[in-house]
Amino acid sequence: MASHVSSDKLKHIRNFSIIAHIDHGKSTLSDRIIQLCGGLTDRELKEQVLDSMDIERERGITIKAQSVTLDYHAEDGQVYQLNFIDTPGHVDFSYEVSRSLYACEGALLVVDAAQGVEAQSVANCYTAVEQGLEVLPVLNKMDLPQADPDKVAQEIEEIIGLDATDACQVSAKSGLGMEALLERLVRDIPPPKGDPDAPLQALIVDSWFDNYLGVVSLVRLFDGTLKKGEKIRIKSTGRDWQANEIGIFTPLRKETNILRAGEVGFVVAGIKDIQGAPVGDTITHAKTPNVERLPGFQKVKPQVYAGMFPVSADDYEDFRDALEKLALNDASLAYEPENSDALGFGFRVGFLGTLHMEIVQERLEREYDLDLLTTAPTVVYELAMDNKEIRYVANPSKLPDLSSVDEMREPIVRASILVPQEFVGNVIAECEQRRGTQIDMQFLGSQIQLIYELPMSDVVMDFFDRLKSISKGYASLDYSFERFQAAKLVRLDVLINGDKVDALAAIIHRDHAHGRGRALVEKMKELIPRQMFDVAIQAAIGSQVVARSTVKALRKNVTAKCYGGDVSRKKKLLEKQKAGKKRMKQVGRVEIPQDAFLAVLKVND
Ligand SMILES: Nc1nc2c(ncn2[C@@H]2O[C@H](COP(=O)(O)OP(=O)(O)OP(=O)(O)O)[C@@H](O)[C@H]2O)c(=O)[nH]1
Repeated sequence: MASHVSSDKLKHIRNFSIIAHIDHGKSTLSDRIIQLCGGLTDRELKEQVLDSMDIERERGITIKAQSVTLDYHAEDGQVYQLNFIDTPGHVDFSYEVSRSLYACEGALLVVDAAQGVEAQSVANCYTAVEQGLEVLPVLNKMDLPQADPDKVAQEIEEIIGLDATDACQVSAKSGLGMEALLERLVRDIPPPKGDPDAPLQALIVDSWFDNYLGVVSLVRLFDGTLKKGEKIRIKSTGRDWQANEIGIFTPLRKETNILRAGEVGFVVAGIKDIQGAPVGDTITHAKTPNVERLPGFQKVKPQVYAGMFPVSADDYEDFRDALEKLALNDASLAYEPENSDALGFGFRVGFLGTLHMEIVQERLEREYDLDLLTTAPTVVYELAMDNKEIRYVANPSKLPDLSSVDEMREPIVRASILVPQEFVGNVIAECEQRRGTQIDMQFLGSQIQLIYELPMSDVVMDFFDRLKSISKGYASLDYSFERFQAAKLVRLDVLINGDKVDALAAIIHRDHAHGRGRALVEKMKELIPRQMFDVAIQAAIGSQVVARSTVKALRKNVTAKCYGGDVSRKKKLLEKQKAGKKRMKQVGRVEIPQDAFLAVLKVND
């Protein structure tokens, strides 16, 4: 049995993660490994198991770290316990990667042999190497005719610095090369070290809330042995709990009642709130309170904030309850009440990035049946006040009177972009247009690595989508916060029929204010549906109006222009109108749709 490993069998444990860029085949490869180790029947394999949340499956991205314990019967006749810890692939969730890696001795670097190396995996690979992991390069999708293993192996060597001369060549889809890969894995990834008789020292790799069990924590034991019924202590809170359930994921949850040094598994201890078992924390026994804390993970800070408001004010309470429940499972989600003149009561919610924001909004709407309106996301600005106080503002409408502000500073990121040579001109132009400063440029095989410092506000919004579109999908991006830097920033207000709408305000660079103001009112003119009266849209900086346009009044019958003939078209139009209604908010006399609140994201000057 995988779980009944005695101390001398540490050498038969392999803890590993997979590092891969989105779409390079991590989920397919993990399913294939699970299948080869007998963890799944063919029928179960049809459903990709590791991406367990619906939204993950639909969007085809991995969000929550999960783990699976497998038995591998190797060619040497031995049975190895493979603990595979899944990691998310999107840049918004890179912090989850480092904590998963910390629990492992090795990682497979999966690269699509038809695509080549992408920036995100480079960064994650460096993290793995820094943490002392053995990284095995794996070239996937070898069944594709356009697979070019030699070129990609050379890229891995040049860009990442890993020897890839005899990298495993596999097809996760067809199963080609998979046995050889597993053999390499047990041969090259070292077994964990640890003493099952030493005091318990376990790392919380992940915690999530389960409606029936309460908090479930995924743990990696570095030392000691943990048995069912024992009293455990969470180091950061100093609180003691009884370990009621202990076991592994096969991938299904399976109780084993014991975990030993070197192993990975779960603990349920009646904890009701994920703050009670924070990720990165250390668990020990209540009787050994002096065990040292393992180096924890940084607390993740939200990078972007947006206001979220229920379309119907009656839903406020439900919305608050839903946020509370979501936050139980998502320690990176921060929120506080917000009151907008235009939109009423809602919350200002902090996210890791805009993808995280979309996912949260989607879950709130789908799982909690809420209709929500989201304002344009904004980064956090630092204000040095006249009285030497430092303030942080994540809501344009809360910007204090600028006469009391000594200096406004915006967050700057260091971005690493990998792009094939033919698109490098486009990418440089895009970075320059976004006030980027080039730090470095290097030729690495057939790709070029550009390092830029860029305003975070420009990167978190639509930069990634733009990069993809100007490089035919080839450019890849990784970024991290560098510092706050003084910038000439102003607040751009939007007035609808003369009234300032707080939820539409944005903080932008002064040099861009006029152009962006003009583009914004034009975009909003397209997005605000015609009403029974003229709607004037103005953009202003302070008392100065910088742009204006008007949505002309409408005649009454929206189907009139269908000439009576085409019934299905008429129906469609009415349905569209009905669907559009759902996400509208009455601001004064004017109905403003969700899209118009996000218009500022869609304009460049
Ligand atoms: N031809 C071919 N296609 C593959 C192979 N492995 C994966 N794919 C396909 O590549 C696409 C992406 O694969 P996934 O396994 O979902 O990728 P992923 O890296 O897990 O993506 P995230 O979950 O977003 O991180 C899917 O359409 C797979 O069917 C392979 O070996 N050969």
